[in-house]
Amino acid sequence: MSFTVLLLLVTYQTRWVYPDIHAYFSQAGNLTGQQLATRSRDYLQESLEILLTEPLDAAARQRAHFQMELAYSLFDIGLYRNEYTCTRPSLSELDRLKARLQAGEAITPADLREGVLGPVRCLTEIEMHQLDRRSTVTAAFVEDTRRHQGQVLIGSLVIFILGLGFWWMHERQRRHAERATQESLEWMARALRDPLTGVGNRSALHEDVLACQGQPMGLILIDIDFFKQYNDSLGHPDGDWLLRRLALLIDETLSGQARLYRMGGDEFAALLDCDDDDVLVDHCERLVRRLRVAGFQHPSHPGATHVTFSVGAARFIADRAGFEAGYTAADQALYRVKANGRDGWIVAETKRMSDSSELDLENG
Ligand SMILES: Nc1nc2c(ncn2[C@@H]2O[C@H](COP(=O)(O)OP(=O)(O)OP(=O)(O)O)[C@@H](O)[C@H]2O)c(=O)[nH]1
Repeated sequence: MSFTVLLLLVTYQTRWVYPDIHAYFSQAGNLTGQQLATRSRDYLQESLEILLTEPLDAAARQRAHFQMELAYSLFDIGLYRNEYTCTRPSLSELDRLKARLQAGEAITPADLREGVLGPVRCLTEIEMHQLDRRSTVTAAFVEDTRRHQGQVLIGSLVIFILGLGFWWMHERQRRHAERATQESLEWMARALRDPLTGVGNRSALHEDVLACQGQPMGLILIDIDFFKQYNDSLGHPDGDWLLRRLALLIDETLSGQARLYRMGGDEFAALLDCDDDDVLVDHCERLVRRLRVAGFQHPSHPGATHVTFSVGAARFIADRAGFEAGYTAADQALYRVKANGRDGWIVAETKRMSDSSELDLENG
């Protein structure tokens, strides 16, 4: 839009202003203005000087006649004849005086008055009028130029304001879009987080698995034992606190090698790149042991004084079917740990397992 206005302004300037400038300068440099009259008058004055100051011999007559011829030829133009009524009689007077000079007749003061001063007066009138006309053209030109300058200034101002307006609208739009993008990103991030513990939720787990398409992965499911009893004896706020502490403990134990999710209730899941069962075994073992070392008190645990985990794990290939199979295998492993008395782990594929009694023994 700004460019269109600018283009119109330039077109206006070249189409309408340029001819004005052209007209002015062509008028100023026009020989048919006042300049021919001035020169003609000069020649007439020179001839008058010859006639008045020199003895009027044949040579002086000849020179005076020559000056008059020159004056005549510059005086005798259409513009002067058509526009100034004094031109034709003056030319006739000049003609008459030239003839008398050529014929060698005596030149009287009356002849000079009629034949030279009359035309000089006429030429002066023409000069004055032409100069006036030139002043008028100049004044009009100056006025036009001032008007055009004003228009250009206003046009530039309009373009500037329009540009400013467009920039402001564009900036507002950009900020709006940026804010909307930011909000939707935040919303998406929130939709993938568990608000209580801050770790990912079940949807995040699904997304992360699909993002690793075709890779060998490991899934560890971790379920708190007798959490209902924990809540019942200490209250839900303490239960929430325990969930947050356990999320931290699991994360620290896996030391950045796995991503952690809360599947809901008291169950967590850890996802890691893994093509070796031994890695899973190592992680499961460390999780159960670390929780024992932490020794969170569980006043209503039927088999221990502290909080315990049941852990099931399996390896799978990261695609939709592979994940379903891996999840089912890990869940079944977890169920078996529960059935075996809890506080232990099983890695599904290898069927390796540590039952609670063995771990208890290891811990003394
Ligand atoms: N404090 C708290 N409790 C929760 C939350 N979500 C689920 N629970 C409780 O977790 C408990 C899970 O109970 P169960 O599924 O029976 O599991 P459990 O008591 O650990 O029993 P086992 O898994 O068989 O050892 C229920 O009492 C739920 O109310 C939560 O966000 N905060």
